[in-house]
Amino acid sequence: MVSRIFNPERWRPVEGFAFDDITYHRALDQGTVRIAFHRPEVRNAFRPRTVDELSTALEHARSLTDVGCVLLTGNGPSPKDGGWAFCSGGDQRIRGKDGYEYANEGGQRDPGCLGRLHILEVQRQIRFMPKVVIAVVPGWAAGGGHSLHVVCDLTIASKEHAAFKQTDADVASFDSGYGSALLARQVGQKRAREVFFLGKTYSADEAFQMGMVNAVVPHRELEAFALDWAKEINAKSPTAIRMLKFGFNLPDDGMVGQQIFAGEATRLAYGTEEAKAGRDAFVEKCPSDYSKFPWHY
Ligand SMILES: CC(C)(COP(=O)(O)OP(=O)(O)OC[C@H]1O[C@@H](n2cnc3c(N)ncnc32)[C@H](O)[C@@H]1OP(=O)(O)O)[C@@H](O)C(=O)NCCC(=O)NCCSC(=O)CCC(=O)c1ccccc1C(=O)O
Repeated sequence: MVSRIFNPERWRPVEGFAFDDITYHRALDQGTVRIAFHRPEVRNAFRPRTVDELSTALEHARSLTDVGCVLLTGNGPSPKDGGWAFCSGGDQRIRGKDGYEYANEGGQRDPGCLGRLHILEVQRQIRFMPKVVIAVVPGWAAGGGHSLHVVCDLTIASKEHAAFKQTDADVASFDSGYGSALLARQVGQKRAREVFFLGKTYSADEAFQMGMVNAVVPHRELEAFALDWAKEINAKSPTAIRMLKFGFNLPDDGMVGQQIFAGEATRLAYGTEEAKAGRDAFVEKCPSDYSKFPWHY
């Protein structure tokens, strides 16, 4: 079983991958993929291998030109106690002095190589992905798992089981990047500081009221609802969605945000006659002549 609320009639596995810690599916009727944490017995905590697999699947999804939406979720329930989770962050059992260790995976550790914190690279993959990433939260979003939902474009939460808790300060970790600063953009400075400084648990309804969840849905309908939203998004203009996402990101991403937005603008400009004239003049070794192109206003 993938997950109790996963409908196998709507998905097929994406071929070519042998993942242990995640599952990766493609919807049968639309351009949407589903990537799910698959460690329900530890509330879908991630270890380095989990992050490697997540990163591989996200890169693959990024390069699928007929896919507009990525659903990021957690499989469940736990076979041990029936609990549900989106993700509970880094696996604390294998945290070392300088990051998360590739424990029990064989081989020698390169002494020059630090432990891994590459979930932050995954955050950037989600942030810079030119498509919409939806966090589909069937249970706990805690610690680094909370940060992942924050960095996703949208969050849909199970009414009965979703719970949001930022435990970073309890375990002496701190996401002082997107996990906190972007959260403050979403819910306001005072609420974001409360989330991190007190580490309280918030229900799906409370998270919705705060502005960090877009929709609260009955648990058994969660994935179907997410697919409905994805289908609506997939019917829109891919260019418009891409430019909107990068435009939303821009003010908070500094010069990298500007670079990404401007890069896409450059790509669009390359399609104009004006750009073609400039390129052709160089290739044909003649002076460029832009006289027929207006100074638009
Ligand atoms: C999520 C809980 C609140 C759920 O509580 P509950 O339902 O009562 O379940 P439990 O009985 O506690 O858990 C069941 C079972 O799962 C194990 N488990 C749960 N979470 C983890 C985990 N993170 N690591 C390892 N194991 C976990 C738990 O031990 C139980 O196992 P048994 O063998 O059955 O006893 C609650 O579980 C909880 O609070 N979990 C810990 C949440 C947490 O503190 N996560 C780590 C936060 S720090 C982090 O994620 C750093 C990584 C990171 O992303 C990062 C790195 C660098 C900069 C920034 C960041 C960033 O935060 O983004």
